[in-house]
Amino acid sequence: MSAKFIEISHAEMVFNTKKGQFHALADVNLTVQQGEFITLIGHSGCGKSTLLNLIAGLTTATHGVLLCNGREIAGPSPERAVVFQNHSLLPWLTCYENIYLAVERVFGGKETGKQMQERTMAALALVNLTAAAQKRPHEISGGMKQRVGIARALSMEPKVLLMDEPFGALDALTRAHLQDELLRIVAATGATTVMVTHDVDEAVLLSDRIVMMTNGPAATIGDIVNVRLARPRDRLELAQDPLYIEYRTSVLEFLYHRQGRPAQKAA
Ligand SMILES: Nc1ncnc2c1ncn2[C@@H]1O[C@H](COP(=O)(O)OP(=O)(O)OP(=O)(O)O)[C@@H](O)[C@H]1O
Repeated sequence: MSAKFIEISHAEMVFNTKKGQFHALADVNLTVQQGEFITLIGHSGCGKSTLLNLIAGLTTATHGVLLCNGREIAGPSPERAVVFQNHSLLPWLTCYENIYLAVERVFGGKETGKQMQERTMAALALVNLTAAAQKRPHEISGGMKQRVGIARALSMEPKVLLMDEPFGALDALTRAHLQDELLRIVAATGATTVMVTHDVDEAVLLSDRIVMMTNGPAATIGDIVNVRLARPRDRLELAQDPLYIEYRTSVLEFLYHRQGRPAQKAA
């Protein structure tokens, strides 16, 4: 974990709305190292998704520069795969076909059909869904759908995995299970990951660094917690670990004392 991989310098985002300009992000500076796991946390509406979308290249910063692997981020790219809270699978395709479509988009013309089939099956195996390959989204649970979404993102061999509250719509047990699975997958693939979350325990469990954002408008990075917990991490052991409790308290202290709760929506 050494090379700078994502470099965000003085990023600013101003939206044009019917009521005039809305200054969502101001002077965001962040460098993410290759293989690092970053979570973005902050109160609802502060600008986490806006920042993630800038890294994804889905929107362009009004000021500042964003680089990935030394090149300016000028639009979406398979090197930066995104997983949203809503799995966004195509309902008429099987799990296998949903992933194959992504594989074909990235590797079509460069690899044989057999190689692409193998990639698709490998991605399904990575999320333990080989048995569900021929099922359609309506035939599987919410957690399984989210795993297919993650498999689809990983199947493109992205350099960066971007996730916007990927487990937000799931029940607590499924969520815990998928967090453990994500820990395993990230360890296996070494993907650089940036994930938006509202969940303090999820942030501490998964992250190398927790990037805590101030409340908007003109939100920016308020502070960063370096999570120096050894990997692999075990949620049950960590629950008793004084360092884990310290990190958790730091994030809660930032969110509820230093930033307070915004009047309308809360994290
Ligand atoms: N396209 C847009 N046009 C105008 N305003 C926008 C647009 N997208 C986001 N905003 C505003 O920018 C601010 C940040 O929104 P964003 O969705 O990034 O917050 P968030 O921290 O991800 O919120 P949540 O945790 O609720 O998902 C909000 O006030 C939102 O209303």
